[in-house]
Amino acid sequence: MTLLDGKKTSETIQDEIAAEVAEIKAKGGKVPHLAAILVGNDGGSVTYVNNKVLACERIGFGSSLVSYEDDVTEEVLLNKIQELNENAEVDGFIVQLPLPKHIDANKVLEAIDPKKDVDGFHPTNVGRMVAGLPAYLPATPAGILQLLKRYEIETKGKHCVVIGRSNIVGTPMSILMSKCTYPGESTVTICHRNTVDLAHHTRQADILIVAVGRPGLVTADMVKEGAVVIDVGTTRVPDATRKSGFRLRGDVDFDNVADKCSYITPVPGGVGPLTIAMLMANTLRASKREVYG
Ligand SMILES: Nc1nc2c(c(=O)[nH]1)N[C@@H](CN(C=O)c1ccc(C(=O)N[C@@H](CCC(=O)O)C(=O)O)cc1)CN2
Ligand SMILES: [Mg+2]
Repeated sequence: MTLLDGKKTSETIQDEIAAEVAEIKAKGGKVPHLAAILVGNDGGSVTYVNNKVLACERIGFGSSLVSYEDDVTEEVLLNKIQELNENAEVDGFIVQLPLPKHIDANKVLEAIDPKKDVDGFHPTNVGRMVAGLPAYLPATPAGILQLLKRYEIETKGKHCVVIGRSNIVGTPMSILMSKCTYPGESTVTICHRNTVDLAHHTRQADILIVAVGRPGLVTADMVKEGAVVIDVGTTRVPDATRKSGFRLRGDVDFDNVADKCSYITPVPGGVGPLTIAMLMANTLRASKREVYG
C-alpha cells in the first residue's frame, strides 16, 4: 500500500508556483493577487480561508481577505463581488462556502466574473469544463487529478466510483474522470444518498473517491483488494484529548481499509492540502490570462 501524500504534493506544487512568481517579479510582471470573501465564523471556513491567505504569502502572491458577520445581506455581498470584478489589481477571487441559509449561494456564485472565478464554480466554467474547453477547474477535483498524475496511477479503462454529487467535488470529479485525457478515460459510477446497496457499487471500484462528509462511511468490506481510495471527507469530530477539542475524520475507515488498497489518501494530509495548492495554481493562470485570453 502506498500512501498518497497530499501535504508533500501540495508543497511541491506550491514550490513550483513560487518559482514562477519569482520569475514574474524578476521580469517586472504583475504579481498574482487572490481575494477571498468569508462570511461568518464557522471554524472550518475560518481555517481554510486563513490557510489560503498564508499560502499566498508563502508563494509571493498578493492577497486580500474580506470578512463579514453571518447576518450580512445578499446585497452587500453582491456589491462587493461587483467591486472585485472591476478591480484590476485582483486577478481572481473566491467566496468561501458554505454561506448562511438566508443567502442564495447560486446567485452569489453567478455574480462572479467567470474570468476571475478561480474556484471554477460559475456555470460558465462548469459548462466549459464539461465541454472540454479551457476552464478553471474546481480546486479539490483538480488536486485529486494531480495526485493521480504525480503518482502515475493508471486510470484508463478503470472503473471509478464517486460517492457524493456535490458541485464542489463529486459532480465535477465524475465528469473529469470520464474525459478522454489523462487522468481520465475511466468508466464512472456516481453514488449518492438514494443509491441502493452502496457496497455493491463500491466493491466494483478500481478507483473509489468518497466526498460526502460522513465519517467512516466506507468500511473494509466495501472495498475491492488493490483499489485506489481517495478520501475527501474532513469532518471535525469532538476529541477531548486534543487542545483544539476536535480531530478530523475522513469518510473512509482508514485503519481497516488501508491494508486492502494499492493507494490511499490519509485524513488529514491527503486531498485537503491540494485544494489550497490548486487554488493557487488557478490564481496564477488567472494572472497570466491563460483560460480566457
Ligand atoms: N469557496 C470554496 N469553498 C469551499 C471549498 C472550495 O474549494 N472553495 N472547499 C471546501 C473547503 N476547503 C477549501 O475551501 C478546504 C478543505 C480542507 C482543506 C485542508 O487542507 N484540509 C486539511 C486539514 C486542515 C484542518 O486542519 O482543518 C487536510 O485535509 O489535511 C483545505 C481546504 C469547502 N468549501
Ligand atoms: Mg452530496
